[in-house]
Amino acid sequence: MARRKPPLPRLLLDNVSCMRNAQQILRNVNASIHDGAGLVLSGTNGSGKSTLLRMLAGFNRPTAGQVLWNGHDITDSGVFHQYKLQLNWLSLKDAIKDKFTVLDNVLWYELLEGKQGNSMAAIELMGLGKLAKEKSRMLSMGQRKRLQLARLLAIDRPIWLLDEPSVALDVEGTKLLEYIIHEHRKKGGIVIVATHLPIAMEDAMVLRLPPRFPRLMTFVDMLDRGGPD
Ligand SMILES: Nc1ncnc2c1ncn2[C@@H]1O[C@H](COP(=O)(O)OP(=O)(O)OP(=O)(O)O)[C@@H](O)[C@H]1O
Repeated sequence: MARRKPPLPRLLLDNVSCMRNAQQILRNVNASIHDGAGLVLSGTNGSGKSTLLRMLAGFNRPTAGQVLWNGHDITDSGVFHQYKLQLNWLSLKDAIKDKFTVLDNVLWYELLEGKQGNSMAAIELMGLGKLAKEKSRMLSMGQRKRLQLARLLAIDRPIWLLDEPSVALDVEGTKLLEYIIHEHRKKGGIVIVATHLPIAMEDAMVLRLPPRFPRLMTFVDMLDRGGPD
């Protein structure tokens, strides 16, 4: 009897490396990510978590290796055109318009997405219901983060790429973040998080990036090794 092939991972990091200014930031990173999976990128400052996340978003190209979506290289322009519609990106830059109300800041994104009817429910779920009609400049840091998360929910795309999503959130906000991640994965969504802070994600893979590779041997290295090679 013919054996059934295992399903392709939705996303595959295939020996991904990255150089910046002649420095090796990432080296031979591999990961298979299936629907419903969670992946936590951890590592010290400067280890390349955001770089990898940006690569997954298609903002940076790998220097070597490839990121495959459904088996296709995301840097191919035809593929990227489709792939980018799958992504929800959240970073420390919140892209919130201060002069818009909280509701409009979510509604605007939802309308651009060609959707409707999700914004208010998302704002309420994130605990901002009473602030919906307020100008966004009134918001605290944690409330701004909640607004960003409300956008994720309203837009509702399958692949979430989250850079430090719990920064500025209080305990309840972090619990809400964990809840929406859990619910999204339950529906088959993928969540990839770069974080220093603990975020509870059941059965998530953890990719711990090593500290950055030194570019040149330092004077101290040379002394330790008894001189240059
Ligand atoms: N555009 C760029 N040009 C040159 N170097 C860059 C660029 N972007 C990032 N780097 C370098 O790449 C390294 C990895 O940066 P990155 O932001 O990915 O790290 P990180 O793990 O997210 O760090 P942190 O925990 O501090 O957020 C850093 O040393 C940074 O200086």
